[in-house]
Amino acid sequence: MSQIRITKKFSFETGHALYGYDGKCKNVHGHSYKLNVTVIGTPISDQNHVKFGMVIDFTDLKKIVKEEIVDVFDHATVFNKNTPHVDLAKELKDRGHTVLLVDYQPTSEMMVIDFAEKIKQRLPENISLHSLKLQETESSFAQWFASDNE
Ligand SMILES: Nc1nc2c(c(=O)[nH]1)N=C([C@H](O)[C@H](O)COP(=O)(O)OP(=O)(O)OP(=O)(O)O)CN2
Ligand SMILES: [Zn+2]
Repeated sequence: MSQIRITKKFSFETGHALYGYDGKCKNVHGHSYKLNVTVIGTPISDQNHVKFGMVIDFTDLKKIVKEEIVDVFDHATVFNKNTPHVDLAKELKDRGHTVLLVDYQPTSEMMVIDFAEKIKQRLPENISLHSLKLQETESSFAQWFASDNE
C-alpha cells in the first residue's frame, strides 16, 4: 500500500520578544502564526475499520495539535526563560496575562523544533511526522522535515 502524506492547517495568535536581538523584534510584538502539520503513513486497508481509507482521521490530528500547540500558544506571550525577560513575564503573569516561558529564543526556527518534538510524542505508532511549516508573517516561515533530522 502507498505511503501518503496528509496535512492539516492551524492558526494562532501569539506574542513574543527576541531578547538581545539587534532589530525591531526585540520589542514585545505578536504574529498571526500559521502552522501546517504533515504526517505520513499508509491508509487503513481494513474495510471494517471505522477509519477505513484514512492515514489518520483529520479530527484526531486536530485534537493532538490543538492540545499540544494551539491551545497553549494562542493568545499567550512567549519569552525565553534564560533572559531578564523572566521579570517582565512575572509582572505580566501577576497581572493576569497568559505568559509562556520557554527554554529557547522564540524564533520561528526554535518554535518549530519544539512543536515537532511535542507532536511526535503524541502520534500513533504507525504514523510519522513528515514536516511542519510555521509561518510568522506572509513572507517569513520556518520548516522542519523529518528527513533533515534523522
Ligand atoms: N531567522 C529569523 N529571523 C527573524 C525571526 C525569526 O523567527 N527567524 N523573527 C523576527 C521577528 O520576530 C519578526 O517575525 C519580524 O520578521 P520580518 O519577516 O522581518 O517581519 P516584517 O513584518 O518586517 O516582514 P515583512 O517583510 O514586512 O513581511 C525577525 N527575524
Ligand atoms: Zn516576531
